[in-house]
Amino acid sequence: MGVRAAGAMGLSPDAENDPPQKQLQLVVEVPKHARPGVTKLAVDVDEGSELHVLVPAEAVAGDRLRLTKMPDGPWTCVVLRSQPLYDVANRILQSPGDQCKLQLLVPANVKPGETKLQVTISADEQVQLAVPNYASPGDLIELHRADGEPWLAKFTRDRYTTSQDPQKGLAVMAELGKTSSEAGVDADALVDRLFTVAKEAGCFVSPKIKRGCAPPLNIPGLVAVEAIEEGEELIRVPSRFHLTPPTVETSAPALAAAVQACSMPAQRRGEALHAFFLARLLADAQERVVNAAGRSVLDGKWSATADQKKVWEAYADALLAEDFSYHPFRLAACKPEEMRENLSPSQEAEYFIDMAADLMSLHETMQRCEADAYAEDAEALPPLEAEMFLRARMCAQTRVFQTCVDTTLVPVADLLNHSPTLTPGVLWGWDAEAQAMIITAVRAHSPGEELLTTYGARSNMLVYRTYGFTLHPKNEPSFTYIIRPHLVRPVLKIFMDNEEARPLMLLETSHIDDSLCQILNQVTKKGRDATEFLRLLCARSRWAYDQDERIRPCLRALAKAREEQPGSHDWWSHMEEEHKDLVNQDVVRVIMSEYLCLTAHLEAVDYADEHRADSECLSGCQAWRKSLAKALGLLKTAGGFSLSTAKAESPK
Ligand SMILES: C[S@@+](CC[C@H](N)C(=O)[O-])C[C@H]1O[C@@H](n2cnc3c(N)ncnc32)[C@H](O)[C@@H]1O
Repeated sequence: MGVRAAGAMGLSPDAENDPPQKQLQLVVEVPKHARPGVTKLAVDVDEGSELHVLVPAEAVAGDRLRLTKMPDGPWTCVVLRSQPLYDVANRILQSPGDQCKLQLLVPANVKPGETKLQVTISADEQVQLAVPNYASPGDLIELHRADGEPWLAKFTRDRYTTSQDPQKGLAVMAELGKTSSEAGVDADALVDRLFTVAKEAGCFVSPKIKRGCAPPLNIPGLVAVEAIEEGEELIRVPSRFHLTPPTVETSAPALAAAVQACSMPAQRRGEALHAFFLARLLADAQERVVNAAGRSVLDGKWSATADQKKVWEAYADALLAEDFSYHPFRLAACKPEEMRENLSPSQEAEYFIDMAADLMSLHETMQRCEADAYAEDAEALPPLEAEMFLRARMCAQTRVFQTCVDTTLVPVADLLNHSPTLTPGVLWGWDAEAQAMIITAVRAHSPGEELLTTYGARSNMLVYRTYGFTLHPKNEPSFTYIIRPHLVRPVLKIFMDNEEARPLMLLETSHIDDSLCQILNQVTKKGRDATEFLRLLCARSRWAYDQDERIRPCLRALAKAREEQPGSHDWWSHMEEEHKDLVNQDVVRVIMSEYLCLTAHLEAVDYADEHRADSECLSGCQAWRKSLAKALGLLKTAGGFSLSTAKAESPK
């Protein structure tokens, strides 16, 4: 079907001035919806006569076609480009043995609907391709030709499907904490009791602290009730009261043996055993606190010293109050679609939904392990509700420390909140000699002030994943993005072998993660350009964010901040008045953390290629950028790098 383009057509100045008998020349613009290689334009060339011009395959909307006719000669057509050609000669993968099939990727910096690619097939053959407006960076392009025919291009949009929602988890997750809240459990009183019991058992809890809320967080934590001096010890909890996978093994050896025999990765076994142990303590706590029943698993199938039993039980009682209503695992399980919509274009919702489903299946596995462990016992334990297991696992996720054991729950010490400014007033430390966890004030505190510690310098994306809160973006120490292989499938297909295992790649602006180091080395070993690979991964991943309506105000604000100061990422104070609320939303902070991580990586590869000055890159991650540039340089010159060889020299 032809498109009448008379409105866009005109006689060129040359044509107007030339004598009519000589050369006839017209210039016509390729209309917006024309399909290059398919659409025919009907062009009025003279009164009543029409020329039908096939829009050349290499043209794109906005290009102009110069149509020329010499007297007695045919019409010829030349494409006048509105965008320069983008040479993609070095990105071709020729299918072995097939001279008529080529594969390449839409490059990182193209403008779909505008950019044209020039593909060098051989020394004397080049093909030009227009990037259609539905394409995105990293899409696969297949070039194909039959004998003697011109090359045909196919742009493939890679689609993926999301995983099944955890239907079984929904109701249980929604019920978390319901029984204890309906029973009016008084969390403050239970924490006071935990302090008393812990002190009687040999822990130290300073009389200058109590559970309470204070600005700016205004959520339950630990506050000073009297003036505290710098250097004062506030809490000391000996390791015998810590709940770790090894303490659980000692306390519940039959269960630990059953878990050991179960086909689970080693890391998961410890995690599952730990959560199941706490879950049983929580189930007993619920009976005690809500139903005033005296049941205790520690008096029956499991064992503990009298002091341990008192502390662990008081600890479980105090943990009953939390309902995790804020936590993304629970939000994802209860309303997966809403979670997806809220977090889009981030893929984090899929992670949370998977985690919720995973918790449900881990609970089933653990039930089977427990049945195996105590199959010979005459007195069976009542089945452990999924609710208790989920609560226990989430307590572990949000409260564990790393002492000499990775996953350590420390009663009392885990009541400290994370400093929203990353300037802790108290710090915890593992005293290996005393085998105790010690919390000390690192500055003086006035009465009423909250004692805040640090959970580590992590990006909003990672803090949200683990704890379910975010920091104000001005206090975010670094940015994170996780590349999911299914979203960058064509890039992996071109740069790596198909059969290869496809791990997740963690991008971090505080350091180069081992997952990225490994994959960049693999790509280089295959003789491919690791810098271009990383550029394509990031451009493809960032594409969806650039197209997203909801975060557009944040991206506008970011652009404004960078106009004023190229290294700035201060999007939060450049927001238009009507969109200011976006800055306070956890999900927006997570999305922006990912966006900035991808931007920092795209800038770092340009910096490595000397296409961008350091002063034009995001500031605040300069040392990492230098390391990454060094790593990419080593891949080119030495064929590989390790995390230690990539360390940038510190500035003199
Ligand atoms: C180890 S607990 C801290 C004590 C807890 N607030 C309580 O009442 O028992 C960790 C949880 O506290 C909350 N939290 C800690 N620091 C926070 C912060 N800076 N902003 C918001 N929530 C925070 C989060 O819900 C997190 O999952």
